[in-house]
Amino acid sequence: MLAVDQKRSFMSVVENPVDKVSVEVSVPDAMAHQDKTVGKPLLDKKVSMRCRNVDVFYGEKQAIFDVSLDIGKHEVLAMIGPSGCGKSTFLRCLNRMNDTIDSCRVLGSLRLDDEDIYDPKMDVELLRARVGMVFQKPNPFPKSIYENVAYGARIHGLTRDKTELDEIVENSLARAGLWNEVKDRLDDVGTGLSGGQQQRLCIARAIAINPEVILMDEPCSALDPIATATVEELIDDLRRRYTIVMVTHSMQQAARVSQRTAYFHMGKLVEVDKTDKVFTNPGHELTEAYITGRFG
Ligand SMILES: Nc1ncnc2c1ncn2[C@@H]1O[C@H](COP(=O)(O)OP(=O)(O)OP(=O)(O)O)[C@@H](O)[C@H]1O
Repeated sequence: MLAVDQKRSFMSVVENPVDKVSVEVSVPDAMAHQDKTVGKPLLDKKVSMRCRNVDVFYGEKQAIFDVSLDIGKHEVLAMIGPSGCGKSTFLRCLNRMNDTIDSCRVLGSLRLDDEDIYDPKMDVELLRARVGMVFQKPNPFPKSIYENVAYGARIHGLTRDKTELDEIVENSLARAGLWNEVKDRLDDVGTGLSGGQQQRLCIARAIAINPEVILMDEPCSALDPIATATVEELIDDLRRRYTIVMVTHSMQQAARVSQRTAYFHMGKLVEVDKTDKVFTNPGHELTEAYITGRFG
C-alpha cells in the first residue's frame, strides 16, 4: 500500500484542475519516439508470468504491439490506460481467453512458470484453472452458493470425498471474506446475493481450484463504494497466496491496491513501474498526461 503522503501527492496530481489545462501533449509525437517501454517491465527474479514481444490482432487490425512484461509472484499489477488501449485484450492473453474470439491471433511468447502457455500441447482448461479470471460483472452460476464454489474443485478432481469438498468450499469462502455472511445459507442460489457478495463468490470460485494467478477485469466497476472497499481489502489480502493482474479504470484504485502499475496507450505498453513512482513521478509524458487527466 502507498504511504499516506504518496497517496496525497497522487490525489493532488489527478485532482488539480489547473494541470488539466496547462500542458498539451501531442499523442502521435509522444508515441513516435517511444521505441521501448519506460520503467521496469522486466524483473530479475520471482517471476510468475513472462511475456515477450506480444502482438495481438483482431483480423487485420493490430490491438497489441510488441509488449514485453514480467508479472512478479505475489504482486498486484494494475493495468491502466484510456478506453480501447488494449488492457483487456492483453489480460485475456494471459489465460488464452482470446482463443474464444475467432478473429483473434496472438503472437510472441507468454510463459507461466516457464511453461509456454501457447504450446499446442497445453491443456487450456487446466491453464484457466491455474490462471483464474474474475470479470467486470459478477457472473455466478444459477446454482447454490455451495455449488458455485464446489463445481470447479469437483471437475478438476481436487477432492476425494464430501468432507474434503466441504473444507475447500469453507476455506475458499473464508478467504474471499464471505463465509460468515453465507455459512447458514449455502443452499441458497448464488445469484440472490448482493452485487458485492456475488463478486466475492466469484473470487471464492476462482480460489477453490488453487490458481497461481488471478486475472481481474475491472472487478469493482459494478459495485457500490462499500462493496468496492471490501473487495479491495480482499485483493490486498489475496496477494499473500496469489499473483493478481487487475485492469482498472480507477487510478485511485490502482494506487490503493497495486504494487506495480502498467500504463497502456494505443496498444503499446508505455510505462510500467512501482505504483507510487508511476503516479508521483511518471517516466513518460503520455503516462503523465493520463494521470493528470489531460486525456482518457
Ligand atoms: N472481439 C473483438 N473484435 C475486434 N476488435 C476488438 C475485439 N475486442 C477488442 N477489440 C479492439 O481492440 C482494441 C483494444 O480493445 P480492449 O477491449 O482490449 O481495450 P481496453 O483498454 O480494455 O478498453 P476498455 O477500457 O474500454 O475496456 C480496441 O480497438 C477494440 O475495439
